Amino acid sequence: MLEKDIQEILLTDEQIQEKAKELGAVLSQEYADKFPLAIGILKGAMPFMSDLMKHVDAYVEMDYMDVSSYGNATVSSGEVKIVKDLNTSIEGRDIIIVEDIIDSGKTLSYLIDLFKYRKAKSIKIVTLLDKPSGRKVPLEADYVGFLVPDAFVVGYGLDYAERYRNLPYVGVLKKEVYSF
Ligand SMILES: O=P(O)(O)OC[C@H]1O[C@H](OP(=O)(O)OP(=O)(O)O)[C@H](O)[C@@H]1O
Ligand code: HPA
Ligand SMILES: [Mg+2]
Repeated sequence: MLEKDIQEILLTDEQIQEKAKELGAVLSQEYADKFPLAIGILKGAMPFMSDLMKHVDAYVEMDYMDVSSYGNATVSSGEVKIVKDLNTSIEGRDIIIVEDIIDSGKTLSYLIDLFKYRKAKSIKIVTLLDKPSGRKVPLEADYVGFLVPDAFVVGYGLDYAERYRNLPYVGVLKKEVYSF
C-alpha cells in the first residue's frame, strides 16, 4: 500500500542490516576499553539505533534525545526544537551520536555545540545516511552508512509528515506526494 508513494527503493532491508553489522563491529573496536554513551536522535534514528546497538560488543550506555526541525515540510525550518532532553549527564563522557540522516547539518551542528557546552569528553557521529548536497552548514560524520542523492527519502525511521517511518527500506518519495 505504502509502496505506491515510493518512486525508487535506494536501500533494501538486507543492505541496511548488513551495514548495521559492519558499523557495529567498527564501534566495538573503537570503544572496547571505554564506557561510551550512545545518544539516539528521535524520532528518525530509532530503528537504526536499535539495529546498530545489537552489534556493538562493548559496555555502551544508551539514551535518547527527541529533536525536531522539519515538522511537516521537506526542508529544514532552521529552528531545532528540543522535544525531549537526555536523562543522563554527559560531562566527561565519550558520546556517540546516532542519526538516521545528515542533510542541511543544522540538527547536528546544534547538538554538537550543546554537547560541547555540557562538557562531553569526546563526540563522534554515526549516521546511516548522508546527503552531502543538502548541506547548509559544514558538518562531517565520523561513520557514514550510505550516501544518498539530492532527493527527499523516507523509510526505516525517516518520515514525511510523520508517515513512512515504518517502511523496512529507504526510498525516494514521489514528488506528487508532497508538492501540490
Ligand atoms: O541535517 P538536517 O537538515 O538537520 O536533517 C537531519 C535531521 O532531520 C530529521 O529529523 P526531524 O527534524 O525531521 O525529526 P524526526 O526525526 O522526528 O523526523 C532527521 O531525523 C535528522 O535528525
Ligand atoms: N527525508 C526525511 N527526513 C529528512 C530528510 C529526508 O530526506 N532530510 C532531513 N530530514
Ligand atoms: Mg522528520
